[in-house]
Amino acid sequence: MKADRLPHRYQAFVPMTLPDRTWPDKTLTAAPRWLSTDLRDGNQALVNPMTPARKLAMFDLLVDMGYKEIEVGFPVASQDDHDFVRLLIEQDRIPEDVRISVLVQARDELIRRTAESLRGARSATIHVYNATAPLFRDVVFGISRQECVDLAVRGTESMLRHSERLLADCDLGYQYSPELFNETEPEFAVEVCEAVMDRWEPGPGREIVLNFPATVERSTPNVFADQIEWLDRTLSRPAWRCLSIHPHNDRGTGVAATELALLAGAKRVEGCLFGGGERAGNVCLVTLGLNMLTHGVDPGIDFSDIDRVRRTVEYCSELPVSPRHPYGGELVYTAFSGSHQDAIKKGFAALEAQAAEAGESVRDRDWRMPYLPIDPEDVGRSYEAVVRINSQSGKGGVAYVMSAWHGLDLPRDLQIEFARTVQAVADATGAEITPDRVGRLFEQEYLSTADATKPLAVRHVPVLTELFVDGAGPLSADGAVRSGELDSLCTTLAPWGVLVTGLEHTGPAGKSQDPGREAAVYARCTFPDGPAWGFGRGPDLHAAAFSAVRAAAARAGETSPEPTGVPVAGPAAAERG
Ligand SMILES: CC(=O)SCCNC(=O)CCNC(=O)[C@H](O)C(C)(C)COP(=O)(O)OP(=O)(O)OC[C@H]1O[C@@H](n2cnc3c(N)ncnc32)[C@H](O)[C@@H]1OP(=O)(O)O
Ligand SMILES: CC(C)C(=O)C(=O)O
Repeated sequence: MKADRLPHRYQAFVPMTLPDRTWPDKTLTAAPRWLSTDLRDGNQALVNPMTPARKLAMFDLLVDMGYKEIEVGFPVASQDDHDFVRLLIEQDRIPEDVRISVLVQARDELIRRTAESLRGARSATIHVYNATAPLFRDVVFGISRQECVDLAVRGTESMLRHSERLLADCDLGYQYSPELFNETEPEFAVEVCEAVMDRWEPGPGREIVLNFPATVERSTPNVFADQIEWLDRTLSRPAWRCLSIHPHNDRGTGVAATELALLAGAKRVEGCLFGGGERAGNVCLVTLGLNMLTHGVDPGIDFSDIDRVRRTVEYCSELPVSPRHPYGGELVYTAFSGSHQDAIKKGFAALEAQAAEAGESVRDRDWRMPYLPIDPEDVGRSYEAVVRINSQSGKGGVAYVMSAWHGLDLPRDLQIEFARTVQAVADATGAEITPDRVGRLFEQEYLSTADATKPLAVRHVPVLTELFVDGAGPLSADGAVRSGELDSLCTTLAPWGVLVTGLEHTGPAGKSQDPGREAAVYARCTFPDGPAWGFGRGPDLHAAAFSAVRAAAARAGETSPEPTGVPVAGPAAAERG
């Protein structure tokens, strides 16, 4: 097909006119009523409809998350759907504060069997639908407008008749959906709904849920919002009808359409976790709920273990959730690119500093974090995978991994240098460099493998110009505590052939070193051919510093078989001796 011919096959959606719309000036301040239709719209769209075990796993998840309205199936569609409804009722698996609902077409015999399937339920909603859009009236049903109204009214009458006989003890709710509402002439949708309400007679203690589906999403979200605002203004009995929406995602704007429709007056939303459902799915309840949370609005749903939600949805639907899915995808809290990593690392540092200053925990502080709209820990994800390393990464990311995974806070110059090594490996392999590998690369590059008890054998005397103690920052000559440490270090290192000179305050004054911890030291030494960094560990500062100097010398190609300096052994050996 030639691209220039394609537009002629499609017509622009003709929106309704609502020049005095008010929804654009509103904000969302409270969560709507939620209904999960994972077990109905979600299930009916699967290659393999859920087995009873999978349905139960989904039902339990939805209950645990706090959904209070759950559409559990289309009981007359299949024996499995019917049996599942019976199982929930007979095994008393429905918590008292949860209302199940079941869908059925506006067909008398099917409604009778649906009512039967609910026998013994404490509370339940029967949801009747028929398509109202012109295309469906003309092509699918071959009926006039009046016949379409009559179909909806007859469905409502069937529902009344059968439920009075079969479900006298049930706290029974009624929901009606003009299927394809968004493609229906608005005045006609209202005409059908008014006729249904006339028959159901909503009033105190007798609500009707009028559910308006964007069965196939056809327009931009603002058009749907206009439709909903107009409906809300026009439909009678506002106190006794709940204006519900059931958006699909055919244009990929289901979430936006829902949010605007909520501004426009919708009070209830039907959708599926991670956007399951027919075609491109129903609107995603996870995205909607967490969008609210990140604006400070309590969604009333527990998303604190998002991985359980994702795993259960994947198990039940046998479909993968995209790694990029908002809030729940495997990669959505992960930055690979250098500038993002740098900003996140600084963001965490700032948050920790603010928390320390206020004497609070980080989790008590407002979340203000570059590139991360939500704290991963709020949905049960850890910080470890926030930064991952590949060829797009930079020093900030490498430093983050060294700190988060290996507990090493590299000095800035060393971060820059080491990031080049990591970058070279990433370029050569074209693949991700795992945190383990980053750690091994660091040790291979900067840690001395020489026996710490052996003498430092170098061609030229190393001049130690920078020394950072891990966890304590730069060792400087300008602080009272530091100068004592420095003097003692000079005293120790000088006889071992290390010239300590010009050690300056090169960064913010560090904390005191954790006394119980093995010392880890970064040393920068100057040799005739240039400077080199080394890293050393040891039982104390002196041993670690000596080891770091040794590593720097090795990296500078300064090691020689014969020692030219005075020393014959390092501090570690001296201590033992
Ligand atoms: C947008 C949605 O998601 S709606 C939910 C869709 N879900 C499903 O369809 C799954 C459950 N449905 C089914 O399994 C089947 O349709 C059954 C078992 C309920 C009924 O099966 P059957 O009667 O054998 O077949 P079928 O679905 O083809 O029936 C279509 C008939 O119902 C009519 N019909 C379709 N929808 C409705 C409706 N909402 N109200 C009244 N009649 C309807 C059609 O016009 C058609 O009538 P015709 O046979 O006179 O042309
Ligand atoms: C039956 C209705 C609510 C539906 O699923 C739809 O129109 O998408």
